[in-house]
Amino acid sequence: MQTRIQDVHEVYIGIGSNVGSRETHLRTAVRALQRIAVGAVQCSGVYETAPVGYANQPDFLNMVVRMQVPLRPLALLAALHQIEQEAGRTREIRFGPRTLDLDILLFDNDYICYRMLQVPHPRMWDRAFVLVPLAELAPMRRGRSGCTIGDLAAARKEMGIRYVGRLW
Ligand SMILES: Nc1ncnc2c1ncn2[C@@H]1O[C@H](COP(=O)(O)OP(=O)(O)OP(=O)(O)O)[C@@H](O)[C@H]1O
Ligand SMILES: Nc1nc2c(c(=O)[nH]1)N=C(CO)CN2
Repeated sequence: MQTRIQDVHEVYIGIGSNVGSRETHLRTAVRALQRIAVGAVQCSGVYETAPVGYANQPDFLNMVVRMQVPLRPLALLAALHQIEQEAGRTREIRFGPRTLDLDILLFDNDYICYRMLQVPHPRMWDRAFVLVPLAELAPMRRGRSGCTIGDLAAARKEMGIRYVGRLW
C-alpha cells in the first residue's frame, strides 16, 4: 500500500544511553528508527553529557535524529517503547540510568497533550543534552518563548556537554 504525503510526519527524536555499551545502543537505536522511517534518518553528532536530574549515575551519550514517519503520535510512542525494550530498558529510578531512552521532541509543528505523551517534550527547553544536538538539525525552529533552538543551545553549550563525533 502506498503512503500518502499527508500521512507522513516530520519528527525529531532525542536518544540517550548511559548503561552498557553506550555507542552500541545509539547505533542499534538509529538502525531500528531507520526501519520505521520513510526515507533517510538524519543524525546530529554525538555528545557526552553529565547526568541531569539524578546525579549519581554515569555520563550519557546523547544525540538527536530527524526522520519522516507514517505513524500517528501514540503509534510512534509505542514503536519507541518497543525499541527501548529490545535494548533491555528497565524503569526503576525517574531520570535514572538507562540502556536506551527515546523521547519524541517535536512532531510536525503540533502541540500534543495526552496523558501519556506531551510534545514538544516539556523538559527539552532547559536541557543542553537535547538543545545542542537538536540545534545542529533545526537551528531556526522556535520554542514557545519565541527564541530559536540555535539561540537556546548557544546559551547552554558550556553546560556539561562535550562533542565526541559522529556515528554516521
Ligand atoms: N514527548 C515524549 N516522549 C517520550 N515519552 C513521553 C513524552 N511525553 C510523555 N512521555 C511519557 O513519559 C513516560 C516516561 O518516560 P521515561 O521513563 O523515558 O521518562 P524519563 O526519560 O525518565 O524522563 P523524561 O521524560 O524527562 O526524559 C513514557 O512512558 C511516556 O508515556
Ligand atoms: N545528560 C543526560 N541526563 C539525563 C538524560 C540524558 O539523556 N542525558 N535523560 C534523563 C531522563 O530523562 C535524565 N537525565
